[in-house]
Amino acid sequence: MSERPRLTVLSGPSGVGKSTVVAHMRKEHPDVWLSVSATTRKPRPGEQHGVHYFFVTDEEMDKLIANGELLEWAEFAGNRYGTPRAAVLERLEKGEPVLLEIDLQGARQVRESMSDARLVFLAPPSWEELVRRLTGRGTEPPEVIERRLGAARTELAAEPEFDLTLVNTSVEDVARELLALMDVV
Ligand SMILES: Nc1ncnc2c1ncn2[C@@H]1O[C@H](COP(=O)(O)OP(=O)(O)OP(=O)(O)O)[C@@H](O)[C@H]1O
Ligand SMILES: Nc1nc2c(ncn2[C@@H]2O[C@H](COP(=O)(O)O)[C@@H](O)[C@H]2O)c(=O)[nH]1
Repeated sequence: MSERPRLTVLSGPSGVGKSTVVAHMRKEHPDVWLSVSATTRKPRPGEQHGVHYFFVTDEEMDKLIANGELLEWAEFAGNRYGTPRAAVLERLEKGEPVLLEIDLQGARQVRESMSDARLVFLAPPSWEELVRRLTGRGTEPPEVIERRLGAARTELAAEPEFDLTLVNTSVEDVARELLALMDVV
């Protein structure tokens, strides 16, 4: 059996609760390392550069891509997002588990480049509940919500590509299951 910890990828439609689950995991286990992505999206209220994302300009994102500094990247609902490669590889080299929270396109790229990565799909209890969560979060205007729900239909259809699915009915239950998968508990 390999000594190297596996990379865990958490994916699923916008609004399903990925960030909420990860925040709960890290509250219980602050040692869980989550990659901080680069994005061209503007910060939401309360989001901090270097904590929630590295907020970059289009030109900076072009350079990150051109210089091969991203493990994967994708355009999602009008913005670009990418995983800084060096930090992830450094953690894996040190034998520390790594968690990525990324969209379907990114998960597919990771599958290609890191065959031992474990891909976890976070599913909503129902379509209606997903719409309720995304709308209820109140962070996006209606036209952006529509774009994200359009992407969500594609993402939900891709569920069979993942190694396993967790349904986010209870944040606590999903967080516990992910921690166990990552051998943190
Ligand atoms: N199990 C749950 N039950 C009820 N509400 C939930 C649950 N999980 C998350 N939520 C709520 O759903 C909303 C969306 O959650 P969150 O922002 O974590 O989603 P996300 O998948 O990270 O979205 P995005 O991909 O757009 O970043 C939030 O308001 C959050 O409080
Ligand atoms: N392919 C990637 N997708 C990413 C990355 N970081 C975040 N994301 C995903 O983008 C959407 C939208 O995120 P939001 O913060 O604007 O709501 C969501 O599905 C994230 O998981 C990344 O580095 N690469």
